[in-house]
Amino acid sequence: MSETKLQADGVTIHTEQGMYVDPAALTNHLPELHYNQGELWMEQVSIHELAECYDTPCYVYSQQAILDVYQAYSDSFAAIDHQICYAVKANSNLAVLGVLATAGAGFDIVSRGELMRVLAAGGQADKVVFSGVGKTKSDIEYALTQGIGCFNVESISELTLINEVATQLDKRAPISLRVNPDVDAKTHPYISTGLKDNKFGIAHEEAVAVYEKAAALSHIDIVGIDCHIGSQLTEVEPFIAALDKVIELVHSLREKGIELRHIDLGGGLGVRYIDESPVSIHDFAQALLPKLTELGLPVFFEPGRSMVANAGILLTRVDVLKPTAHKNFAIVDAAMNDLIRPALYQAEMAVIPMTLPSEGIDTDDTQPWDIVGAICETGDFLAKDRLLSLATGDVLAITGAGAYGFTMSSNYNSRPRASEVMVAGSHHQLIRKRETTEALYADEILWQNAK
Ligand SMILES: Cc1ncc(COP(=O)(O)O)c(C=O)c1O
Ligand SMILES: N[C@@H](CCCC[NH3+])C(=O)O
Repeated sequence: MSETKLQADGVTIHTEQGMYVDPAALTNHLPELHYNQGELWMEQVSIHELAECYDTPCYVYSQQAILDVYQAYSDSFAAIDHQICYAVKANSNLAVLGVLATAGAGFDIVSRGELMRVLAAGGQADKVVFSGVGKTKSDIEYALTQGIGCFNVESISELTLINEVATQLDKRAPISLRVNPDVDAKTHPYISTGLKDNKFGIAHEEAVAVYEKAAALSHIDIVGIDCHIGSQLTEVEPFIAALDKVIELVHSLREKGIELRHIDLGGGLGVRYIDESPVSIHDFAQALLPKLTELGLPVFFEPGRSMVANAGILLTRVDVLKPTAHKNFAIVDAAMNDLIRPALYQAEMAVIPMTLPSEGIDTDDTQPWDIVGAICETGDFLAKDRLLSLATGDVLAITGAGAYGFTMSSNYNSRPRASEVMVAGSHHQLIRKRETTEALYADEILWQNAK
């Protein structure tokens, strides 16, 4: 073992050269991903076989891993009336939505497009909550026409617009107010949503007055209260602080004669990407249940990341190895357009090989590599300073890629988006074809006036 070893926590070894992520130790924490005689498998399918069959870059998801998390939420909150509304933005592939719809999930959406996906996948509109700060007239019309379960309203102007559209359609609009409780979620500033500096929700101190306004509107039905304070929360305390503020409002509203039918605590539960230790779903529930039981109202949750992140991997192939005097670059066929989380949030995601070294871990056999894409941006990296033993043509798996992976991908540098595959037991199936390059410009129109 290298003398430069600084510390080890079971999954990672930090050295002066970089970080070694022990693939076998990491996969012990990942559902449905494991090494079988040194080869990486998901459920009962060899990842090597998938890379051969579908090529790279390719997202692969385990159906069982998704269902297990859904079941963990259901079991953990079984003592109370609850509804899991999966946050579609985390992974909106129709196959993923279909698996969750069949399991009984509701959905949290932020656009007309997400609602169309939910309905196309067999979800029920009345189990859908509609979040988002900028709902348009057309979003609202479509949602009301489809029989949406609840609008999570984020401003007075949105409330007024929903009432106007409902009046025109001669319908009543079910609404909650999304309250901004001004609670620090202790997460990356770009994904914190419950502070008063953030654009989201209606300030806690203004909420009762806005509810009174809503109660006076002709075509609004007040059904609940909502808050969502941020994403990738690893501790339970911010959730409790937000819940306390929501409960306080429920009581204030009761005193004003406004009775709610549910509370919605949003999503935000974090996951382990490498060595984080987020509170488990079970412990999260145990911490909230006493207060929720006492309150006695049905509770909605909007988990996104915790439902799908660790059900997915991104497979990518090493195209070019470029060692330099200062740094080693491994240029792979996935890039920031496929997975933007490292570039956008400096997120650290694990990169593991298809095959374990037969001699076991020895960081002396490895080199520090920056795993980068071929895009013309210095910020185009997937991981930095990772101790790996690499050869051109190797396939690597980036774990934790099931959430905010494909859904945040783009065509930057005219790169077609990756394919997506679902695994269930020994079965695997393409659930989204790799985009063709022609499709990228098929809707563009040549300028006729060009001289
Ligand atoms: C309103 C709302 N609900 C739910 C979620 C899902 O959050 P997460 O993926 O962290 O569970 C988000 C995203 O942060 C959101 O903005
Ligand atoms: N896109 C973010 C999460 C944003 C949550 C959306 N409200 C991520 O990849 O971590």
